[in-house]
Amino acid sequence: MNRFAVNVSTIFTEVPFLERFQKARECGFSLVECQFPYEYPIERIRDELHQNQLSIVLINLPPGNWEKGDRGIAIFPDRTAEFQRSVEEGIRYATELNVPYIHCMAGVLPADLDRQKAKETYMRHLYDAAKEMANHSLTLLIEPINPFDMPNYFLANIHEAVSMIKEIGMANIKLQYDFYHMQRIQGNLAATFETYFEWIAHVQIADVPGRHEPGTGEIRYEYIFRHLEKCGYKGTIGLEYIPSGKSEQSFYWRTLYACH
Ligand SMILES: O=C(O)[C@@H](O)C(=O)CO
Ligand SMILES: [Mg+2]
Repeated sequence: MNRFAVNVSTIFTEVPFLERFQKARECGFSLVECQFPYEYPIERIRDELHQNQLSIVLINLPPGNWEKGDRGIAIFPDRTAEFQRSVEEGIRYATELNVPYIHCMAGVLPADLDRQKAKETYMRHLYDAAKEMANHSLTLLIEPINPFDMPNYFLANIHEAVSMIKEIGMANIKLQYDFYHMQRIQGNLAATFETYFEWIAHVQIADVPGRHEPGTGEIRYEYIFRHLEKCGYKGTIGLEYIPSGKSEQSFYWRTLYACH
């Protein structure tokens, strides 16, 4: 079974966004994921999905003002109304496009915001968002992101992520386990995946360094793919990488590792 989902925000960037769906199909994929679809009308994306017989498995919530440095707004006590609007917008796109997973970015912790206060706000916002999403059978994901690419990003520790999920106690909050970030944060990839397996709903991959396709760096993906099988992982695997060359030519690792 083909469980790989092309991230159309990082792959096929040679062509305009709406043309990337056709490229995914031409390269043999039936699943895609996307970071931020919000600049594009739902109808246009739905047409592309339909015409190319694709399903979209994941989107992110609107992250605030990316150009001004926002990387999510869930930790900010004074941005609750804006966060609620982002949840509504995320749910609108997800329900209209049949997307099961929504990733909620936490935000970058500013020097003048107390970490404990940010954590309480984040957990309250996650609870509210998950409650709303449960009404639409949606799952909310949180993902540790490495501090080299995103300095001071609030969530950079998987143990803390899992303990927050447990404490919030909503069954539809899960982990997005991004092997690229996890390698840069701490390594110990296979054991950590196994330890937190029951909390993981979605996986993403890229190699280190460079965040390119598997086989270009230090992560032994042949082993990782076998490990996912061994653990009984049945979810999808998002290809959230930046191709080292042309996108179409970046899928050779599938033949190499015999994973289709
Ligand atoms: O790993 C990442 O960076 C993402 O999954 C994401 O969606 C935020 O950029
Ligand atoms: Mg990721």
